[in-house]
Amino acid sequence: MAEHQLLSTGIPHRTLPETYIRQESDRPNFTRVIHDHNIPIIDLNSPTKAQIISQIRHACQTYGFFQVVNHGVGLDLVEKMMTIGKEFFKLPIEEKMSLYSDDPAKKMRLSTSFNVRKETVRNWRDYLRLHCYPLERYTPDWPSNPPLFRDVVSSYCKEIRQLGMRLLGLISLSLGLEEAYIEQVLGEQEQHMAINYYPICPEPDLTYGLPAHTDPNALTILLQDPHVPGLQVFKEGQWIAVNPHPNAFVINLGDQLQALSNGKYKSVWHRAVVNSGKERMSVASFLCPCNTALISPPKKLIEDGSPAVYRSFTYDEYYKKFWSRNLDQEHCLELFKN
Ligand SMILES: O=C(O)CCC(=O)C(=O)O
Ligand SMILES: [Fe+2]
Repeated sequence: MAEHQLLSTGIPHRTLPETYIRQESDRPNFTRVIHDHNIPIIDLNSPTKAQIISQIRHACQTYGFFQVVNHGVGLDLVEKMMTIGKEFFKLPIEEKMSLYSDDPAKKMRLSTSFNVRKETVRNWRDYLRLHCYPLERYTPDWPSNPPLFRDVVSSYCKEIRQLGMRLLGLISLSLGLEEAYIEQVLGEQEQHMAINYYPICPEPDLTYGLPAHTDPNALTILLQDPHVPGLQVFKEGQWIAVNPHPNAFVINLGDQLQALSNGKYKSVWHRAVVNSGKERMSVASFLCPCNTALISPPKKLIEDGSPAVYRSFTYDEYYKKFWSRNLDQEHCLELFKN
């Protein structure tokens, strides 16, 4: 029954239910995680654009992840977004259940784990997933509680979109392409949001909030809980904790930018772990190509004789393939290799 599926019932969990327990070979292994290595922090107010572009190029080539500060999104708005998200998950369970669905095709839904229709082991996460562009089409279906939810989240989405477009321009330039190139190829981009809520977990070493995955979209702008770490990225065989940095967003390239850069930039594996002391929230904003966008490498990136690494595909084809699988399988892009 669906009401037993959400974790954010308001009642603390004293034991980890069996359906969440991972096999021993597939656990977070906290002692092996690197904590004192920080992924790049890029100041978008740096004096020269050339400096920003070169930092982005370096971060995309070596990490696939970076953080941005002085990003132009209002800091008070960011705080309001966090607060309203937390308030949402504190609503009574009956009210939340009216929004519950495990159908990935829905454009607004509250769900749990990742894809309960496909997976055998659950993840310690509830999430509210919203389509956010164009806003007027979707906001009428968004939660009407907390009362300011639609206002705050709409304003947040608008500012995030501006930041996203700016970053896509900088990423284009960093690949030696025209500033508008990526935006033009991706067409009228969709924007989705996942407000991820990870309750206190009784046995965090046995499970994940989200297991290792790559994001299927183009670019992800993640707002981490400022006080509770949980995001980790995979680099050279090791998991690195991305400790929350004040007033920063975490940016990661999704599978579409890996394909569009002909594999020069990577859509990197990442995961969210949970803990037994504090609940955690994150807000992921996903920029997604329009469904009909044709993803194939720019001429400029293959004219030096580099072969096209992936066959051309539409985003619609890719996205369907991604959701037809479980999260922690092989990189979905592998299925599109030439
Ligand atoms: O909660 C996090 O830090 C990561 C979230 C994430 O990777 C996602 O929503 O795709
Ligand atoms: Fe992700």
